[in-house]
Amino acid sequence: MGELLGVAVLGAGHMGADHIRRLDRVVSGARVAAVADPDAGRAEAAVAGLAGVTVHTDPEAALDAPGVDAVLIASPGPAHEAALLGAFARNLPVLCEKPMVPDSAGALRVVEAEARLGRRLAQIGFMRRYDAEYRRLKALLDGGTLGRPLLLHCVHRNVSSPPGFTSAQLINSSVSHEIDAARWLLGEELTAVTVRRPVSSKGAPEGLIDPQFVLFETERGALVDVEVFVNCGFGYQVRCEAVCEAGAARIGEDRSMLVTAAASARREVARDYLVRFADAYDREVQDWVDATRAGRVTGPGAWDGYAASVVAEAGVRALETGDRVAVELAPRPDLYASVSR
Ligand SMILES: NC(=O)C1=CN([C@@H]2O[C@H](COP(=O)(O)OP(=O)(O)OC[C@H]3O[C@@H](n4cnc5c(N)ncnc54)[C@H](O)[C@@H]3O)[C@@H](O)[C@H]2O)C=CC1
Ligand SMILES: O=C1[C@@H](O)[C@H](O)[C@@H](O)[C@H](O)[C@H]1O
Repeated sequence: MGELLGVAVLGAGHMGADHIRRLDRVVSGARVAAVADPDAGRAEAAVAGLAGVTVHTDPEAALDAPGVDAVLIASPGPAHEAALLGAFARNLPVLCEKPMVPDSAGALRVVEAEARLGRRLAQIGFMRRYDAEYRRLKALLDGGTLGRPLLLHCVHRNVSSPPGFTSAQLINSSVSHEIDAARWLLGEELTAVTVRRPVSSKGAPEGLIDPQFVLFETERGALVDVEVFVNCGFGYQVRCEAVCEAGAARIGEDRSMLVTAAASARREVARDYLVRFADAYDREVQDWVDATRAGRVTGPGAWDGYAASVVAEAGVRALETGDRVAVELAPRPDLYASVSR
């Protein structure tokens, strides 16, 4: 490794371009060494003005490029398995955007490959663990003053969904964040899932089941409900209320500015995740760079990514069948804690 951690970024779309900007201008200790995107024009545009970056259309070529010490995967979910296995084969530490691998069989292959290496290389991009409000809630719950958590009520609203977004993606892309946040906040696995379909919004694309109401059960018998509504049209809203035996705590409502004018007050609402979670992404990538330079992996890992994929897959089955679907996890390799903290 040179003075700076050289990062290959795979995928130069919304998240990839934002992470390239972050690596270049926000975090310390790293530089973009290579970028890969099958759309060469997009890759070129994302690194315009940056010195010492090689541009590729083949992700494998980016992994082999000069000066690459680590990988940030921001390609679409179905491309993640090949990218993770390619990084493992080269012993490169990775930060991989969620979902780690959308299908659970592929996610398990990643866990098994890392377990064979005998050391953790992958961190998964569940950035809510780095959000200041989520961290305060986690510290409060861990502190125990509110007693045992009984319920989590969650809201996840997007203004609109990207073109081609499917009813399954409401669960395996959007709710994947609540799946990880619930496991992390409660420190236990989710064991079963039921999905109900309210009447779909007229604002949703034809055929998309939006909103959805998802109910998870946990090992210790808590319940986690999630309203997911990805074409709400009015703002990006992520909320979570923990109801415990001796009190309740809610996050997600005080991030915005209150503007008072003309004898009325209005609160501004973020338009998307890049605004709402900007600080969390910054902290996530800085922590990853610092840990990687120190030869460690500290954030959510491959087991967390795998568990989220299994739960999401059960959720998609629950959506399709209307049944309550149990979550079946494979035996956990010794390399991993049950839920990484
Ligand atoms: N943590 C978060 O809050 C968010 C995470 N994401 C995740 O980030 C990833 C990327 O999402 P977006 O940037 O929104 O998608 P996007 O569609 O804007 O960009 C994906 C880019 O990857 C490129 N690509 C396709 N196959 C590739 C391959 N094999 N290797 C390298 N590049 C490839 C595409 O040409 C495109 O430029 C997804 O896993 C998504 O779930 C997305 C939005 C927010
Ligand atoms: O990860 C994300 C997107 O992929 C997903 O589509 C959105 O619903 C989430 O809010 C965002 O954080």
